[in-house]
Amino acid sequence: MKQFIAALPKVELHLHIEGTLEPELMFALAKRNGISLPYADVAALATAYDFHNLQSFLDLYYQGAAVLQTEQDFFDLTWAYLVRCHEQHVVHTEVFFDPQTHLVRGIDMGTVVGGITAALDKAEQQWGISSCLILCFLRHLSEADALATLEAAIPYLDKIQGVGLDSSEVGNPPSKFVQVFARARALGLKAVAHAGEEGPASYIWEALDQLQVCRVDHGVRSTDDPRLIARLAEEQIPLTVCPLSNTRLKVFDQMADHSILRLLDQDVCVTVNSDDPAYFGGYMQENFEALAKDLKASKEQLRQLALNGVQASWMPSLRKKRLIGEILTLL
Ligand SMILES: Nc1ncnc2[nH]cnc12
Ligand SMILES: [Zn+2]
Repeated sequence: MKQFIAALPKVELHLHIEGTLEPELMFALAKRNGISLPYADVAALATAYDFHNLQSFLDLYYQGAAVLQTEQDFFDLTWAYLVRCHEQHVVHTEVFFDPQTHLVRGIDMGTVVGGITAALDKAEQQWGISSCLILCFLRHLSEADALATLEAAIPYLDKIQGVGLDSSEVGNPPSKFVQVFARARALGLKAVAHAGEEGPASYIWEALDQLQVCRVDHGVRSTDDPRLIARLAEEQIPLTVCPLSNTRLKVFDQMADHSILRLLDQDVCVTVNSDDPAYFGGYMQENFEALAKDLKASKEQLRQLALNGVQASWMPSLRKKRLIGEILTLL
């Protein structure tokens, strides 16, 4: 099964680049930038990765991101992730970044976007890994802050394909960001949003109807609402599901309880993604392997999840068609 998963061409649609910061790189960048971390060493940091919900993770994630200062830091971070993509046969990735985390520390948009996209471009040239970049708004901050962030990104819109919405979900519904998403769409950007990770199914309806997203990130709480499931299936609105993230953040107590295969059975276009792999114990390969091991997913089901990833992506349709053909030959 491991070999079958390794051979599957995989597409990643839900990946926070700041969430790929491995402990070793965090320490190396802290040293390079003269920053002291509140942990003695890599082992001490790793023991702190014991989360009980989304917020307990986010507190550490924002603290870790503070070691990222220069364009070279953003390049090194992104490159390390792309090496993993190459090793795991991830052929296309749509990468989130959280500019507000960096702007507030006095780092400018050009430094962040420049470093990330230099690495994305190099991976495309060197290995043919294609990519998109998605600017996420932090939902615990105001809509005015999100609007200012979008304005700061305007000089870089040739490098950014979409906007997203992340951070602390409960109490920060999609409806809080209607204006900034309307502005982003008017600028020609695609829209996605985290909804129904910890928040209720009603947030998924809001993301669809008020933000007009073309995909929902997580969306696993959709199972609370049969009408919503029917709509997701009918309109083939993709959910970017993150199995290891959901168990690490206690959205599900254990992988055996995860709803991804039930959603697949109901014809929802569910996809597999790693979210914040440095914090949650695995990249794409490990997420697929967890479904095989703990949910007893069959090769046919894993192949369908990989096909859904291609279908749900923003890659050009000719590339989609070729990849779908390639995946269909595997079985
Ligand atoms: N899983 C997640 N949910 C919300 N915001 C995030 N930011 C990084 N990872 C996230
Ligand atoms: Zn996420």
